[in-house]
Amino acid sequence: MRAILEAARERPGGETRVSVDAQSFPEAVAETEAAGRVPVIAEVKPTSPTTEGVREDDPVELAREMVAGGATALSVLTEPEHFGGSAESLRRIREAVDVPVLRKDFIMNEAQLDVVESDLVLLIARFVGEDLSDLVEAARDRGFQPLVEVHTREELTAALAAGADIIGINNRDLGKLEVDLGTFEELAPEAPDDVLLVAESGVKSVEDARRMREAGADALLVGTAIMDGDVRQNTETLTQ
Ligand SMILES: O=P(O)(O)OC[C@@H](O)[C@@H](O)c1c[nH]c2ccccc12
Repeated sequence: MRAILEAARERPGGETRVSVDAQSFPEAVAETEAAGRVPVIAEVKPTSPTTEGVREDDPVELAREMVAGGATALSVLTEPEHFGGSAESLRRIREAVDVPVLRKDFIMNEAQLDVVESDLVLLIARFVGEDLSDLVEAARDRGFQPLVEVHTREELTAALAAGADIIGINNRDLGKLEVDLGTFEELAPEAPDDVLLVAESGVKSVEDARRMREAGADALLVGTAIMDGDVRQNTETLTQ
């Protein structure tokens, strides 16, 4: 994790400030609910420190399959060194699909928001620390919908204090990389009802999805279980 953060701190930002016309994620979630399906953010993750191998398929093709399988939104890793991502694949994917797209990266400063346009942008409470409020505001000023990721009660409190209204509770401890679905179950009741809650990481089966929904997840963020095998079929199974 230290290597990932060191690389993230060094990565340059954009030269000019972006201004995005974002597609509403809360509306997309409401539409999926109205259709009687489970809102899933499917993640295009060519590789990660906890996965074996790299998927070499065209990321745009994978993204299209996820949308065809019923994904409400997509998450696209743009971290190049450890997750095989790029700003360019996000740009191409966002052009090719009509669902909201989340930029998944380790953003540490305001200029890094200006690298590429997306509908949602991930801000990880653990890593941005005291800058969280400023980054939430800087993201909104550019038109992004910030998704603030938390893993502990303290981080959840900080996210709420920063005015976050879309909060992802990560079941994976980014320090130890261990996954425990109990994390979402423990923290979800602490969030007010008007916050849109996303259960992140470790959802592998329909049972896991049900468990997270019962605990109050408005949406699920799923990477590995979708990327492993037939992407469209996997998305269909988890969104049913
Ligand atoms: O592959 P999984 O267990 O379904 O997890 C997806 C997503 O939650 C995970 O990739 C993730 C959550 N937070 C992150 C922060 C950075 C990189 C990756 C992540």
